[in-house]
Amino acid sequence: MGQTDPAAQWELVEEYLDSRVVQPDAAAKAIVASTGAAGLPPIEVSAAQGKLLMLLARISGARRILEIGTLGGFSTAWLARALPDGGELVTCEYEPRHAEVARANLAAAGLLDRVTIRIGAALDTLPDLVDEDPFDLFFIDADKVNNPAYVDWALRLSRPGSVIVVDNVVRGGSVVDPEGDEAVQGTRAALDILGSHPRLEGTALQTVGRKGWDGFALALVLDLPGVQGRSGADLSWRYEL
Ligand SMILES: C[S@@+](CC[C@H](N)C(=O)[O-])C[C@H]1O[C@@H](n2cnc3c(N)ncnc32)[C@H](O)[C@@H]1O
Repeated sequence: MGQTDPAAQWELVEEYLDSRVVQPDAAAKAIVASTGAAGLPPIEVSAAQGKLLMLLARISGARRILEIGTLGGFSTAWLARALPDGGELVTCEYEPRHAEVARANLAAAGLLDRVTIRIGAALDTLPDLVDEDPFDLFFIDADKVNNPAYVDWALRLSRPGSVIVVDNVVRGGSVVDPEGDEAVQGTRAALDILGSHPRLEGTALQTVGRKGWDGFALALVLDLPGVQGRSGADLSWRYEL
């Protein structure tokens, strides 16, 4: 082997796994390339994470997906690919320029027909979704300081059985620092909700790769004892803040 630098080894392993298992196709690679060419920062999920999101959506049978944090639409595309006919994905993005790049990328990938990009601060646009059908899967990957509010919104917009994924929860290990920056504080508060809310069963995993040491959290929305499931327009089971 002769390889001693852990970060270099993580990257080699990511390349190996991509080539053997993940196998991102030309459309996925094109989104990363055009996002970089447009000058957006290279902060999209890895191909392996993107494919994990696609598989989670398929495994859970998601028909409606909500993403917070679009960037150039890389994770959006992985998730949108998992949708069955008639499925929908709503993605929230603050930067109009990012939304424009994502729209072009999704159109080129033939996925724009099932995606709605909502431009603006997510905390301003999420309330517009309360009268829509619940979402089956949530991917939270925007400004980390607002992660606890995004988890709360996911609960409000969910149904029993919905899946919530929160990205970047390890942050190079800084998540253990109680005095960490506002992104760490937001992440810690979100993890506390995932670990303690009576309607959530959660876990969190550390990951390494080309982009270093990070991780993601995953939670399942539970039914509350004594609360009946949804029937027609009755949304009374919905979690209230
Ligand atoms: C890490 S990037 C998203 C990466 C994307 N999920 C992917 O993997 O391809 C975070 C995105 O969230 C957006 N963002 C930041 N603050 C936001 C907010 N308050 N509301 C909505 N989007 C926001 C940023 O502009 C950026 O495009």
